[in-house]
Amino acid sequence: MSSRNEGCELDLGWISRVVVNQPAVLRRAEQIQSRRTVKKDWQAAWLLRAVTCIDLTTLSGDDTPSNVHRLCFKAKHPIRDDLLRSIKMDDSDILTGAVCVYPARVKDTVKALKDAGCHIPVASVATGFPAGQTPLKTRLEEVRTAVDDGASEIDIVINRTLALAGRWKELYEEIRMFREACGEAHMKTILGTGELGSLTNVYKASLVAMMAGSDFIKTSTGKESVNATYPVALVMVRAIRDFYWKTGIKVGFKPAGGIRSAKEALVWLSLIKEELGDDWLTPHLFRIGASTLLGDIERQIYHHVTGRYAAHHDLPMA
Ligand SMILES: O=C[C@H](O)COP(=O)(O)O
Repeated sequence: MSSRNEGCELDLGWISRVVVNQPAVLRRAEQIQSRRTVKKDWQAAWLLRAVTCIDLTTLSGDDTPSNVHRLCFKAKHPIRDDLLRSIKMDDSDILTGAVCVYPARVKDTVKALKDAGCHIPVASVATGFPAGQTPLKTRLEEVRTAVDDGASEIDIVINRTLALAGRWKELYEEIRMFREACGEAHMKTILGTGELGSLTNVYKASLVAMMAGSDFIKTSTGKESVNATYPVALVMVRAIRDFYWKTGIKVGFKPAGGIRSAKEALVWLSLIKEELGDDWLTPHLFRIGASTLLGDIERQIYHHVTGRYAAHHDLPMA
């Protein structure tokens, strides 16, 4: 991860001046999706880059130590060794960006990765994920517990009630408290954009989260009915760009929720490249939160290497 965002004073004047040109954002989102994608070796290289940016996630009620263990194995071996050998990438130490779990599974995840001799960061969701509707004291305690248990990245979720009511100062103060509770752990702030009502609110919430010291801003929990969309992403990455121009601080971006195909991963990478530039195309500043995307990427790499699509038994861990 890049150096921490210490945050800055809340600038309510900047927030009140925000206006988003929705038709222009929708047009640009359409254009990005309809681009011809990269092909052949370039595609394989981009897909491997996408793998290194995945926060490999399990956030289910039936998560157990054994499925977390399996996920950690996959994070350490995201693509079959022989496939990597075929494209001469077996020495490249391809790992996922992080493993992301509920707070109750952090200890299992830390242990599984440690036993595997692997330094992939453990990310924990917190603050009453996904709704963020538990008392502030409980939400803060949850952050501290996840950090004590070994999480080095905390995905906090904002209080949408404050954002919808335009109570930006209270939102800023809450996020600052979460930032403090994170200690040395990096903080990703989930906006729950599908529940923010407008693109203008998405931009404003992005600014507040960055001013309050978020190291990343993240679109969604994956549990809202609308999760990571390209128009929302454009608004968020432009807020990141404007914040960087004004403060010199680079904040990362994490789309999450419903990103399942290798093709979508390529669109996300090109959106970042075009809007923020190559500096952001690393796991330090870009992550994709996804539970099933890796399987499709591995299938595409298999197809690239062998010329045919994999049967289920070819990639049983996908
Ligand atoms: O933060 C990550 C998301 O919860 C993953 O969502 P997904 O299961 O739709 O990939």
